[in-house]
Formats: sequence, C-alpha cells, structure tokens
Amino acid sequence: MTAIPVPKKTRLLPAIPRRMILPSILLAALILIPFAAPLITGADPVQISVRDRLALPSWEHWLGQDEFGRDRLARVLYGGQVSLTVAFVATTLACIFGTLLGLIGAYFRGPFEFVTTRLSDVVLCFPPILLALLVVTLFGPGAGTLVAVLSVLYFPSFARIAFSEALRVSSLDFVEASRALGTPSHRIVLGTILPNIAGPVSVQYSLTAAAAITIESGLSFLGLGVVPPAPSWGQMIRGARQFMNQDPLGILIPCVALILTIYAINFFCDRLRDTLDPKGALGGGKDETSVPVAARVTPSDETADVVASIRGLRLQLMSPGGPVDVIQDVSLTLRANQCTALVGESGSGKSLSSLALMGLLPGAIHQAGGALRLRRKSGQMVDLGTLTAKELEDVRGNDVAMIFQEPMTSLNPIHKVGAQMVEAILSHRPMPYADARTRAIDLLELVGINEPARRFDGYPHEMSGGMRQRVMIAMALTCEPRLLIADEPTTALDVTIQAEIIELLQRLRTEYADGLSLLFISHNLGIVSEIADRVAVMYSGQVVEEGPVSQVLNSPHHPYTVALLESMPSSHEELHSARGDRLRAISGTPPLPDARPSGCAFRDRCPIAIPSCADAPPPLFNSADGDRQVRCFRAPEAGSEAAR
Ligand SMILES: Nc1ncnc2c1ncn2[C@@H]1O[C@H](COP(=O)(O)OP(=O)(O)OP(=O)(O)O)[C@@H](O)[C@H]1O
Repeated sequence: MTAIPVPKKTRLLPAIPRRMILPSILLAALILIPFAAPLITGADPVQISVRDRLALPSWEHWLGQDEFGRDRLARVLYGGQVSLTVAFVATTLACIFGTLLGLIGAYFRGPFEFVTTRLSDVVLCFPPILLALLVVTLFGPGAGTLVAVLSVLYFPSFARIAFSEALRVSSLDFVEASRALGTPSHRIVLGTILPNIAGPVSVQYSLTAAAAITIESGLSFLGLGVVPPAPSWGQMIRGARQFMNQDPLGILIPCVALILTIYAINFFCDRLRDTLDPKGALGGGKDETSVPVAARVTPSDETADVVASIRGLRLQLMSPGGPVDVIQDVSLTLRANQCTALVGESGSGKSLSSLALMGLLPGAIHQAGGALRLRRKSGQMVDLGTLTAKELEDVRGNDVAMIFQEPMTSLNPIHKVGAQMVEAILSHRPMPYADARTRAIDLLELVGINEPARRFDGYPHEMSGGMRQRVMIAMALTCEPRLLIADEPTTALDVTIQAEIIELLQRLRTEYADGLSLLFISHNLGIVSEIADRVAVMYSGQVVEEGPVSQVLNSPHHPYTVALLESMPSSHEELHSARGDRLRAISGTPPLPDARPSGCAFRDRCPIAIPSCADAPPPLFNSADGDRQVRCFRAPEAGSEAAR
C-alpha cells in the first residue's frame, strides 16, 4: 500500500516579525481598551451627579468623578473612542488620498504633477489651526466636521512625501526594468513604487495620527470639536482646567491617555518602518555600521609585513527565521606590497568580508565570530573589535581605505571634486586649507588626471567614468592608508579604461612609500592573474582555495576553482591553456546561506564529489610547503594535516 503524502501545513498569514510584537500589543491595547468600555465599567459617561462633583476615587468610581459628578473612568474610555475614531479615520483618509495624489503626480508628471503640487501648496498656505477653526465655525462642531477638516489639513503632507519618494524610486533601475517589460502603469505604481515608499509614508502616518489626536483634543478644548455632553479627551481637559488646583487628577487622566496613545502610535509606526525597509531593519533597526566583535583568537603568524589579518570570520544575518551565517569561515592574511584577490560567484561573500575589515557591515549583519586585525601606521596591530566607533572612524581612511564599483555614484554630485578631496584630507589631518588643496592636486596628478588644478575645481559630472574612478582612488589615498580595498573597481568601466585603472593600481603599489597592500575583489580572473600575487577563491561564505595566483589559476586544486576557470572568459594565455579555450557554465546554483547542504557546500554541484563529502564540512588543508590551502577532501593537500 502506498502512503498518501501528507500535505505540509502552509502558513496562511506571514509570521509577525518579533520586533513588531511589543508595539502591536501596546497599540492594540490602547485602541481596544476604550472600545471595551462597556465591559470595563457599567457607568454612564454622561450621567450627572451634582452631589458627587470632584469626588475622589472609590470602589464604585475607580478614577473619581468630574466637576458634574460624572464617572471619570467612563468618560476617559468613551472619550477615547471618539478621539481615536476621529483621528484614525481622518488620518487614513488623508493618507489614502495624499499618497495616491503624490504617486500619480510623480509617475505621470505633466499636469498630474501640477495638480499634486499646487493643491498641496494651497492647503499648506493656511495655518492648520486657523483652517480648522474656519471650517468648524462655518459647518458647526461635531465628529463628522472634525474628520473632514483633519483629512483636508493633512493630505498635503502625505502627497508631498509620496511625491518626492516616488520621484526618487521612479528613476531607479528596477522601475525602468518594469517599464521595459511592458508592465501596466497601475501595477508599477501600486505594486512596485508604493511598497518602496511605504516606509516614509508609514512614519508620516504615525506623526499625522498623533497630530490629529492633538488637534481634535485642541478643538474640543476650545469648544469647537465634539459636541457636549458626548465625552472627548479635549473636553475633559477643558472641564478639569478650572479645578486644576483642587483636583489635579482630573487634568492628569486625559493628559496621560493622550500621551500614552501618541507614544504607542509613534512606537508602532517606527518599528513598522524598520520592518518594511529590509535594508537595515533586521539587525539593529537602523542601517548603522556594525562594530566588529573583539577577537577570540590571537594569530601567531603576524610577521611585521602583515597589514591585516582575518581569522575564522563568521558573519550572521538576523533574519525573521533566526540568525543565518552568511559568512561561515574566512581567513586571510594581507601583506605589505602584496595584492590579494578575492574571487567567487556573486553572493559568495567577497564584499561582506571586505566591509567587515572596514567596520562597515550593513545593519542587518553582525560579526558572530572570528577576528579582524589591522596594523595601524604606528606599527601596532589592533583588534578592530576592541576599538570604539570613534577609533574605527579614525582607522577608516587613515589605515584602510576602499574604492567601490560605481565611480558614477561614489562621488557626491553637488560638491566640487576638490572640495570632497579637501574634506577627506582635513577630516583625518588638520592642516591649513592651502596645504590640503596642494595635497589634493598632487594626488590628482599622481593618479594621472590631466590639468589637476582645473579638475580640482570641477564637478563629478564633468568627468568621465575612468576619471571619476581615478578621483576615487586619489581620495582613498589622501591619508596614505596601508591597505586599499578595491571592490570590483573596474566592472563599470569599458575595457580600455579598465586596463588604465589596473595599470594605475599596479604603479601605486610599486611607488607607495610604506608598501601598499591591495585587496582586490573581482569576477574577472584575467585581471586577477595580471594584478594579484595571491588569490582567495570564495564559495558560499567560505574561502575554498587560497594560494599564489600563478599556482591557483594554472593548477587549481578545488573543483570549484576548476569550474570557475572553465566558466570565465579571460584574455590571459595561461588561463586559456588551463581550460583548453572552452567556456563551460557551472551546473546548478550556489546554495542560499540558510539552505546549504550538509558537509561540503559545493558537493551538489561538484563533479568529483564522493558520499563522504556529505558527512562533514571539509577543513582547510595546507599544502606541504604551507603556501596553499584547499577546502576539499579530494584535493592533493587533503593528505596533509588540516590547516586550521
Ligand atoms: N545587507 C544585506 N542584507 C542581507 N543579506 C545580505 C546583505 N548583504 C549581503 N547579503 C548576503 O550575504 C551574502 C554575501 O554577499 P556579498 O555581497 O558579500 O557577496 P559578493 O560575493 O560580494 O557578491 P557580488 O559579487 O554580487 O558583489 C549573500 O548571500 C547576500 O545575499
């Protein structure tokens, strides 16, 4: 008899992120409690008992009685219903109308943009309280009038935020890509742009809801809001004001209710914004740079020429499903006058490993293990984990600098090139402006910029991509760091400019007084073979092979390095001969960090895998001369002792 497969239970609703639990409970409680008023108290909020005016709290009236002898608990609860309903209905209407207006204006531009901006401007010309007073005077007080007036008052702030954010998002590549695919406009606006502006809009919602509660209370306080005897928090404050000295509890109760509600809304929306913006939220809430943890290992091989060393680095991503190791085990030694290349498929962990050395990890990722050590200019080897955030700032730029892939976006477009360079120099080395200027111009000359004095006064948009990358290199060198990290510095440039930049980096290494160490991240093995002395091949968050570049590229020992070489076009003759001029794609795809197979992470794609590869992850094996390391049970090195 064949067993009937039991369908897996599928989750109908997405799991609530842990960070949302507390604010959700707090907000839900503060909203639900007023609406559960009949269950909490049997008292009538409008029932007058002149005999008991200003009575103190008792078993019957937990919060005492007001100036008309009405039960205060009932009034604060029923008053909360009115205040919250008015505020949330008005804010929601303003949010829907304003956001749609902003989205349409930004996406379709032309007359739509005109209507959005002018309509918002007209409403914003009126001081809010004055407009509210005018409308309430004309149409008479009451909850309905309040909702209408607050919606009109607050829609422009939503329209403006949605407009500016949607303008920014509309120009991003993924929106262009959706347009190019022929996606209908309404789906781009609602399905692509709207989720991307949800963060700022939700923050605006919290601010507006809080402001609406305040304005509603203010108008009720002035007698222009909810019509008595119906209770509201503003009215309670108004009534209690006259008896403040005799009966402070009367004014305290509605004020505490107001403050708690506004706090709960802000807390909830703040967390919601972080949750909706996955870039930085999962770890610490903000996209702050994470400070490395203190080293738990002290490497013994730190000779004087070691500029930086990474030992057993483990980086974790805080995902809703729990921590995931995005970097499992990376060890590297970077020496003076040496170029070490980091290669590997996209997502293998090259950028994160190098960002960790700068103490610049994204907020969602933190260091869970290993050591990051760097030699400062004084010659002292420091553990990045022991440095304060201020000391780390000093290390960046001074001892280690980085150049990025995109020279187009790495420079600030609104400042002159010279001003940006001078700022970088002065932030680390206080000196007269004239000296900083001279140094900046010298650096521009060093990196091969023609007419450096003229370019100093130019803007980034006046330069070509190659020139901007040269400027970025000059900026990185302003404080003569000993380690320069170049994260795919030539990927965005055309082939001839690529060659020039590589030549420049080579020249700088030889000319640099103290011996520059270069960590060069690249997908291009041809370039790596030209520039690097050593190469580390990364796969799924681990270094799987490391050694002298000529040995690793000409005689790869790890099946992944072999496959990588076979899959990559290269101009380098030796590479051609190693793979017999045929390009072959690596079968399969790299595993996601949270779905790595047991044992060796490459075994599913490996042509020489054996059953025991699934048993345990292979350690890093040393070659006999200690100059190469390979993480594979089938490699020649596997016969020798495990390296770690
Ligand atoms: N900010 C982030 N939030 C969540 N996961 C991230 C973040 N940055 C990187 N990762 C994950 O960490 C892993 C390593 O990413 P990393 O950017 O270091 O790879 P890479 O080798 O540099 O790729 P590429 O060559 O495309 O730049 C990937 O699985 C990636 O999805």
